[in-house]
Amino acid sequence: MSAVLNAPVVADVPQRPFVPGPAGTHITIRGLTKYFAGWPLYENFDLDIPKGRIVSVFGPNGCGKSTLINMIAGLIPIDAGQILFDGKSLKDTKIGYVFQNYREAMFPWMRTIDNIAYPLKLEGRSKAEVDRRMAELVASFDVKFDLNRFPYELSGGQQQTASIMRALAPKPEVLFLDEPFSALDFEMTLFIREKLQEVFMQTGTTMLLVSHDLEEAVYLADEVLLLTKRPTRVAEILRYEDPRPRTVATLSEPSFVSTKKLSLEIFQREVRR
Ligand SMILES: Nc1ncnc2c1ncn2[C@@H]1O[C@H](COP(=O)(O)OP(=O)(O)OP(=O)(O)O)[C@@H](O)[C@H]1O
Repeated sequence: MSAVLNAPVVADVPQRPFVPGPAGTHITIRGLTKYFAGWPLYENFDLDIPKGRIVSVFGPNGCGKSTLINMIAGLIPIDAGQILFDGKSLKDTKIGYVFQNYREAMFPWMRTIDNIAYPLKLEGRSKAEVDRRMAELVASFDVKFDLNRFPYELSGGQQQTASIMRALAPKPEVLFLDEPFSALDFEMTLFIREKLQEVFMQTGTTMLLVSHDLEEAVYLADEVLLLTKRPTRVAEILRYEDPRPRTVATLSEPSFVSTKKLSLEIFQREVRR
C-alpha cells in the first residue's frame, strides 16, 4: 500500500516503447508531455535533434520554444516522457547554456575571467588546464576587451561574448542558446553571430538556438524546426544546407531566400490555424 502511495506522480499519458532516432541523432525526445496550469503545452511530443548541427527553433508567440529547450537542458521539469543524449541521460551529458539576459547570467562579484573559468573550476581542473583552455577561448573569440574587468564594466556585447565563452569553456556536447542576440545592438549581433558560426565550425558542437528573427534563424541553421501553436507539435523541419562560413552574400543565395520564404509560409499557416 505505502509503495503505491509513494509512487511518483506522472501525467495520465500512456507510456509507449522507446524508439531510437535515425543514425546521426544526438538528442532523442519521446512522449514529452508538459502542462502549465492544467493546459497542455506539449503532449506526447517526439523529436530527433541531429548531432553536430545547429537547429533553430522558430514558431508562434508562446508556443513553447524556450520551454522546449529549457526542458531538454533540465531547467524546467517535464511531466512525462524521455530525453536522451546519445542514449545517455542529462546527468551524464555536458551542456552549456547562453541566456538572453546576459546581465543576470554572470556573477557580478567575479571578474569576467573568473566567470568564464567558473565551470572549469567546478570540474576540478588544475590551474594549468584552466589557463590553457582560457587561452584557447580568448584566441578563438579574438577577445580585444579586458577580461579582468567585472561584467558590469563591459558593454552588452562584450558581456554576451563572455557568457558564450563561459558556456563553451568545458567543451559541452550541446549548447543551448535562448535568443542570445535579442538584447544586443545590430553591430554586436552581427559580430557574435559570426563568432558563434566560427566556433561551431571549429568544434561541431550540437547547438539548439531559439530566435525570433527568421533571417537569423535560417542563416545560422542546418535545420529550422518550425513549431505549431499550442498544444505544440512539429509543423515542419526544413533542412538548410548552404556551405559555411555563411556570409552577407549567403543572404541573397536562392537556397537561403527559398528556405526563408518557406519558413515564413509555414509560420503564417500555423499562426492563422
Ligand atoms: N511557469 C509557467 N507557468 C505557467 N505558464 C507558463 C510558464 N512558463 C511558460 N508558460 C506558458 O507556456 C507557454 C510557452 O512559453 P514559452 O516562453 O516557452 O514560449 P515561447 O514560444 O518561447 O514564447 P515567446 O515567443 O513569447 O518567446 C506560454 O503560453 C507561457 O505563458
